[in-house]
Amino acid sequence: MRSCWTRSLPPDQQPNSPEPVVAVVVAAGSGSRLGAALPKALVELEGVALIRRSVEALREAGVADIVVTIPVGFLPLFEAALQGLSVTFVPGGATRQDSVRAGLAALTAPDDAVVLVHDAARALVPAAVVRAVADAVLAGADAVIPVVPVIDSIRRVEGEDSHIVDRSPLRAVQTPQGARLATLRTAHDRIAEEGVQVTDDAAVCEHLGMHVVLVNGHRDSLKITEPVDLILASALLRERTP
Ligand SMILES: Nc1ccn([C@@H]2O[C@H](COP(=O)(O)OP(=O)(O)OP(=O)(O)O)[C@@H](O)[C@H]2O)c(=O)n1
Ligand SMILES: C[C@](O)(CO)[C@H](O)COP(=O)(O)O
Repeated sequence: MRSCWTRSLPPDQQPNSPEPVVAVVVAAGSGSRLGAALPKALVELEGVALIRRSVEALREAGVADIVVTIPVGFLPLFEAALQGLSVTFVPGGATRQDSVRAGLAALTAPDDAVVLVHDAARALVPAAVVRAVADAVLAGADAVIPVVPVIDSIRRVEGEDSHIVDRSPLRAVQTPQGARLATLRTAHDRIAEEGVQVTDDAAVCEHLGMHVVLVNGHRDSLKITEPVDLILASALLRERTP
């Protein structure tokens, strides 16, 4: 059974677009690689929790309803971190994929609403990237993801041996990832029934035969994963502040 805690959206936060864009922000991970005392989404970046920065970035881009998946036992801390922002909290699952599915189930938008799935850990996503993903779905794409070129040399390790991989066609995948709500719900339900685990929502859609459309991501939208990422993100934020 899933529990759900809802607060309604105040009039000043209603979307302007006739086509609603809604979102799931997945924030139920522990952040084991970051190694903080709190779940990663509650960790502060320059005094503001990652989850708050992520929700504010989506709001700035015009996203209406937002469901946030959170780890069990941390509701009061998430409520405090998102004070003044209207979101719906739902308990996350054991994996990111499970958390996305729980979040999608809690959305009350129409089937054809554009839905964006965003990692709380990508707290500095520019509003332009969010809008580019939503616009591509509105323009008719089944599934949309933001990507950036791979800049490191890449090697494939095979036993004791390793081989260089041509990086020129490779892209690193970011969030938010977009689709129509009913499409993404169906895709997640199907892949869960089949017991297949993948690492992102594009792969979930692709598993059902959908074409994935790429838009330009942004380096600022790095996934805060290890302690060094917090240092980098702090520096990026200080650059943004006039
Ligand atoms: N069971 C899970 C696992 C992850 N996430 C969310 O999915 C996003 C991407 O996951 P990642 O950055 O890998 O977070 P963690 O799983 O928390 O990190 P780690 O693997 O270091 O524990 C994060 O915003 C995280 O909170 C989630 O909602 N539910
Ligand atoms: C969705 C994602 O952020 C795209 O890069 C990534 O796949 C999440 O993977 P993780 O293993 O949960 O970090």
